Amino acid sequence: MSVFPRLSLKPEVHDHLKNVFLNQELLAAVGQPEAESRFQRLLLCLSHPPGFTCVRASTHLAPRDEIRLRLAEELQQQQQTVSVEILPHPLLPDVLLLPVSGPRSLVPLGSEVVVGAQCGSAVLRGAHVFAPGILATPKFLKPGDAVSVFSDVDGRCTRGSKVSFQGNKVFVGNGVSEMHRSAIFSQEPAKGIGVRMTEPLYQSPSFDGVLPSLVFLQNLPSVVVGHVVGPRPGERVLDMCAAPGGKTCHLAALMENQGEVVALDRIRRKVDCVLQNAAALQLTCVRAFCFNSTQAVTSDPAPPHTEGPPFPPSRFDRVLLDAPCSGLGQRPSMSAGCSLKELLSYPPLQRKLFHAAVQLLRPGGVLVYSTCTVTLAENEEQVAWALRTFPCLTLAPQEPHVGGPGLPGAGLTPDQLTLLQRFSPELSSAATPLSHRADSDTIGFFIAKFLKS
Ligand SMILES: C[S@@+](CC[C@H](N)C(=O)[O-])C[C@H]1O[C@@H](n2cnc3c(N)ncnc32)[C@H](O)[C@@H]1O
Repeated sequence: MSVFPRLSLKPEVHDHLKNVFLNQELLAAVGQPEAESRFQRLLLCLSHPPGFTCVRASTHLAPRDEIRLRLAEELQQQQQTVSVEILPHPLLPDVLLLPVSGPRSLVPLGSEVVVGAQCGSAVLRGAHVFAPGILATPKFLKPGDAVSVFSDVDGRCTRGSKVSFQGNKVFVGNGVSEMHRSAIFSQEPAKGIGVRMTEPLYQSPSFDGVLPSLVFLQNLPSVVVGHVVGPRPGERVLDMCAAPGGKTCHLAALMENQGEVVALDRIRRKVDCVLQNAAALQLTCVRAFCFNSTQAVTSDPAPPHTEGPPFPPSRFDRVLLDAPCSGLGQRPSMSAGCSLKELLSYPPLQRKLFHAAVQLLRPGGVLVYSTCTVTLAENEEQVAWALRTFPCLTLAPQEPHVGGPGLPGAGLTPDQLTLLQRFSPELSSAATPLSHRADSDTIGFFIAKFLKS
């Protein structure tokens, strides 16, 4: 699978991460050679896409089998492929999996379009190239031209370039232009598909406009989170860091759209995105507010009579803290530009959010903490801190538990590590049985579930 180099990190971040993955507790458990090899495997698989595309079926609107059939028909019609393999997940009742094939051996066509790294990652997961993601094209690009698409790994390509880009770039496939160069770089930001991918390096269907109310593209561990929160119809649930709303909508669907899911995010345009997603999925029990969740608890004994934040303590039956994090588990990612300072800025913010989460949860309620990163400081160390800081919290078993245990290194006991769920793609291999590979060849992710007494 090593068509791309390992994920490139700033040297100080690389060393920091290496210390995490070669910590004393882990070395004692698995030995130095195995720990070293896991770390190298991690950097390698992070630069490659996961082995499956995961979609969540809107089972509040139709049975999964019906959605599966309609999806197969739709993909065949839209993409004119002969057949698309769509597998129901054996344990997650609303998940459909599409195996990703690749990397294929392809020859670049010569005429080059360069896209931003985020766009390049989306292409590796099945997307076409949308015009805003394009950075450079040939001088006379026009609709119908065959092009090779390259991803600008280090973010060095200037938008609007005409000349061939000589920086660090990787080939992600061939396609056909749908626009003139002038339209792509016009003053009004261009919208729509700029290059339709005809030979992507990794083959996975594009979901653009496919059954928008019935399927939602979501990484498998993110779907697991919704089930672990386990909301019931009629409950009051808080999603503290909600945008773009994938988990919010899942929680509302699991509640059969009965009760209340309050979604907060500190960025206005992202809150609009949560509302758009909820509307597309016909989930009317979602209320979204632009708010800083660290301030979401009011000490006022008689808070103003509004339905929005801040809220009085113990207001919610369940709270999800899907925390802002360093995102180092995201795949594929060929270069993570964050500095050590930035990396170290997340744990204090996560703790502030955690304080608010514990106060807003009613006694007997459930708190789920999750991140899409791989560091100890944002995951197991936060759990150890939370258990020390809030005597009212205990770790609870997770259902379903399809990931691995927590990573040793934060002083948690083996029993506590077993209650955590860490998705570690470096532990997946070709030898992993196909039935389990979709649960391990995922993005890097972490989930902890707490009960409040
Ligand atoms: C990991 S993303 C959430 C993804 C989301 N839960 C989903 O599944 O679609 C973290 C989000 O936290 C938001 N955020 C960061 N700091 C916040 C704060 N203090 N209060 C509320 N939201 C915050 C960010 O804007 C970002 O959208």
